[in-house]
Amino acid sequence: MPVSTRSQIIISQGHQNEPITEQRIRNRGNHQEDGRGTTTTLPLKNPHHGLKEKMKALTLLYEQQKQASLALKNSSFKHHEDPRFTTHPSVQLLGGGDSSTKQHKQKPKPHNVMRENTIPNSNITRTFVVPQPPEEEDSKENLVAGTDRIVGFTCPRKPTAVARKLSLGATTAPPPEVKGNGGGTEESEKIGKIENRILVFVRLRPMGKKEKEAGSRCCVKIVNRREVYLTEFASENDYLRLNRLRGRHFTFDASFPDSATQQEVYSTTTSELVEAVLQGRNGSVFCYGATGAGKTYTMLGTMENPGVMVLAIKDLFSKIRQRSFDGNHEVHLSYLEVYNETVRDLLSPGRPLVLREDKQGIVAAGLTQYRAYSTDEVMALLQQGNQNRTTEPTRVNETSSRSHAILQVVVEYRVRDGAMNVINRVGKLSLIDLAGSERALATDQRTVRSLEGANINRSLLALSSCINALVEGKKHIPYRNSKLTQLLKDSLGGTCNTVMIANISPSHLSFGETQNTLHWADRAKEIRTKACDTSEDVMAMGETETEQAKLVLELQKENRELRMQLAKQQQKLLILQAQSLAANASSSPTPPSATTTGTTTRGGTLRPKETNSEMRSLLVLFRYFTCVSPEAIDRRQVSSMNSSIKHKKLLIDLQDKEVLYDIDYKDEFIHLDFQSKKKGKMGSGVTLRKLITVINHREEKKKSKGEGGGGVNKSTSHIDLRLAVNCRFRRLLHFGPFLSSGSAAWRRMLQNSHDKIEVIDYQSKLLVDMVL
Ligand SMILES: Nc1ncnc2c1ncn2[C@@H]1O[C@H](COP(=O)(O)OP(=O)(O)OP(=O)(O)O)[C@@H](O)[C@H]1O
Repeated sequence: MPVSTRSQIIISQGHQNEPITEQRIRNRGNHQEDGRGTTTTLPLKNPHHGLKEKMKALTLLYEQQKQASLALKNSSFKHHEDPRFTTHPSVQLLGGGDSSTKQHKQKPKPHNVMRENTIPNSNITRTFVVPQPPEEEDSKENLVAGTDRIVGFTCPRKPTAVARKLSLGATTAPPPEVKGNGGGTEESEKIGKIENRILVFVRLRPMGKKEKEAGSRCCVKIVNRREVYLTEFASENDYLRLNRLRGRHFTFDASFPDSATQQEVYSTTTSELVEAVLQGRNGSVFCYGATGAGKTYTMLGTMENPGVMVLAIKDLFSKIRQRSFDGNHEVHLSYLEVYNETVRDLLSPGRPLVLREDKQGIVAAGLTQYRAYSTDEVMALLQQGNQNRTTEPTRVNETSSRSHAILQVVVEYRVRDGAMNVINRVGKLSLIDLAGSERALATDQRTVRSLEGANINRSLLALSSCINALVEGKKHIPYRNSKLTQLLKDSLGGTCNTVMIANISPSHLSFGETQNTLHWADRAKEIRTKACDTSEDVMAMGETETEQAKLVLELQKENRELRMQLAKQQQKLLILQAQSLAANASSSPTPPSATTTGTTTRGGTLRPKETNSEMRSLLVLFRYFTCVSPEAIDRRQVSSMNSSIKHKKLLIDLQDKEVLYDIDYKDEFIHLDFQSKKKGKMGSGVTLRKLITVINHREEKKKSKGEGGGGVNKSTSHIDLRLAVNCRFRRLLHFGPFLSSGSAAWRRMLQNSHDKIEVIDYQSKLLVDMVL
């Protein structure tokens, strides 16, 4: 039997532990009585006694040693300087690696230590601490409840882990101070400088409703800010299991109790990565754990309690806003899932994506990269992506994620330094919500769900293999075993600050999964990532290039100023335009047309050529003004533009009609001209006069019919040029070729008709007309 055999070996070989063992045996011998009242050292005298008896002996031993170790705990606190290593008796017993514990080594070993298989000169030494709850509260859990009894054999913490922590030296962040039980206000303290190893955090979720109904008991204790204690439950009668029961201690960078808030988790685990990303470093955060352990809650959260992804994005944008107003930061976003070993774009779902390796690492070819400008925009994209994500209810979790989701945020910062060099920094933050590992029987449905489960487990197994290979320092890391590990290559073994959040359930029904998660999290602590330097490109320039760059900068500055002026001018112009349109609408029913630009004025302020060139230049100026960026056009301008467009359409209609009239008149003119020539009356003047008579006649006819009509005076001397400009009759100017053929009378008529034409007013109307 293991207990007695061990004891015998120790005694017979006279090992250095002999006094302790002897003492323990003596204790047992002295204090244990068999049923017949005789004092006996049971294990020695009767090495082959029954299991039941053995258990009785163990229970008795447990009670005795509990008292002894409590006393030891109280006394040992006085000797330890560093509270980090005094939180659990197992640590004290092991020495914890600090100097104060050396003194303890010289002292007689405490009674509650029992060495197993302690063979002289052997390296294999398993030390068991007699069931000892980590704290007073734990002892409640370890009491008999119903028919179950917890036998919390506690494995000592791995000396390597402690040694590693102590040896991290200058690059190591000082471990957070242990205050109280399970954190609290100090949860938000920063972990300090990011190390070149994966930082591992554990988060315990609250007990679920279903678990409570199923009579679950809590098997996880967050001892302090770093330590987690896992206890196994078993029935008192389950001797075989009892024999192997083990409680375990784990130490992480931080451990969050079920009361930890999302903000606490974010600020402790991820906020520093966001800062690092802005400095051009890569960062990854991934949640690992069994199905229903709280990974998605931690990563995405709910509307009321947003998770790490949401808080990181908010923080990122607020940090960017604080840093620059010049738009030098560019944020690009992509969101993908790995479902049944296929990679899918969650922002624009379509065909599966192919993974390729290039300079930047593994990339999903064809993945949509969205340029994001604000938190709200990212939130909308995230929501859109999550709707596309595969989630299905399973027996364990009603909204179980059936895929691994990776949100990647790339922040690019480009700026010129004092020496005019272009500095380009690129940082990438990957936020990963892994699907949960699950037992084959943990899901309800078989078929599709079980296939999904198998694939999830396969990829998580591949992840474990990679973790193992990385920890063992193997040359070949089997990233290619799954799509997930390919995508996580950077995060695990690349130049990246990586954070792992291991999510665990408190229920003793999920003990196996929790133990598994804690085991892999513990392994992951050992993974060293490559030094993550800032990814910064500095493009230095020669002297001429510098001057050119200076010039470009000056020009850019000037351009900016001009654009500002332009926007102002454009506004003014549009106001003017609207005013003149209104004035035009009230003064004349038909707006002027550009076709009258050839009009000559006598004594006018502007000659035709001057008028034309000025108008052209005004037009050019206007066109220049209208070249402003679309952003600069405000609503008022847009509405003004719309009204202008309407006006323009009306004008076009009008012009169409006028053209038809022109054709009519032209036909008439040719007809009349032809007739007068036939009758021997030569000259266009005669024809024109006749034509005016015809037009007037028609207009009068229209008037009498009630169709309106401008009307033209019979006397050519009364032809009003303004009218000519503003009414259909101005079309007569089209007859220039005919008129030029010698109608002095016509020319005289135009000259005498109206000297004081309002050129300026007309010009502005014309300008508006042209611009529209
Ligand atoms: N810290 C927490 N506080 C409150 N509720 C939590 C917490 N963590 C998880 N939960 C709840 O537990 C349930 C399961 O969590 P969640 O869906 O995040 O698990 P999961 O690990 O993502 O599971 P799966 O791998 O199947 O997707 C959810 O109802 C969630 O709201």
